[in-house]
Amino acid sequence: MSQKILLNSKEVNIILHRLACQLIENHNDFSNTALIGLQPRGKYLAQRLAKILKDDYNINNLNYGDLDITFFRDDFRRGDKPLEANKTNIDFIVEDKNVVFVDDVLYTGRSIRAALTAIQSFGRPKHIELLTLIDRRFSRHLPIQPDYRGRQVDAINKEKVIVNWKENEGEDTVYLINK
Ligand SMILES: O=P(O)(O)OC[C@H]1O[C@H](OP(=O)(O)OP(=O)(O)O)[C@H](O)[C@@H]1O
Ligand SMILES: O=c1cc[nH]c(=O)[nH]1
Repeated sequence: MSQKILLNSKEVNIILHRLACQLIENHNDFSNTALIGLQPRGKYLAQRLAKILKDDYNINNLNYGDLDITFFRDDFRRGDKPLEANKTNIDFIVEDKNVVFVDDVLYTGRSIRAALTAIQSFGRPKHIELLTLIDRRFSRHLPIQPDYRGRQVDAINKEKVIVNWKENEGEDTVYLINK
């Protein structure tokens, strides 16, 4: 297996601040916005963005949630081993909110398709956007594109993008590995 670094921690930090600013441009004071991290890996990115918005831009009243999509996946019954679900934590009204889904990698788009179904249990958002740190180009199975992207990456099918976060893996780094 070979691996190469696509983004180091300094580059991740710059991108996170840029994404936070792009969110502010479109969502102003976030009063009618909800930032929703997709479990499990999108949560780290969403929490980091929420922290930047709070600490650097005084956005204190952000509606923040985590959404688990396990039971809404189209491959839910296909795997050999049982899937492990994570927690959904949405303690605000989603009805009529401007929702921003946050995930670390966008590849086929199937996770986001599942998230679009999962969120319906919480109401009818006014509008849903997608923010992703890594957008793997030319690999979509569905007509789903990000509204905010950190970095676009070209990778072939046998390669995988791995996003590590300092809260979980000790450092912010994005790798491309050749399986
Ligand atoms: O666009 P897609 O093809 O759906 O791929 C994107 C998803 O892939 C990764 O999760 P993965 O399914 O590898 O597993 P994990 O969520 O358990 O980390 C990543 O965190 C995204 O959620
Ligand atoms: O490269 C990829 C593809 C899907 N999910 C990931 O986390 N990385």
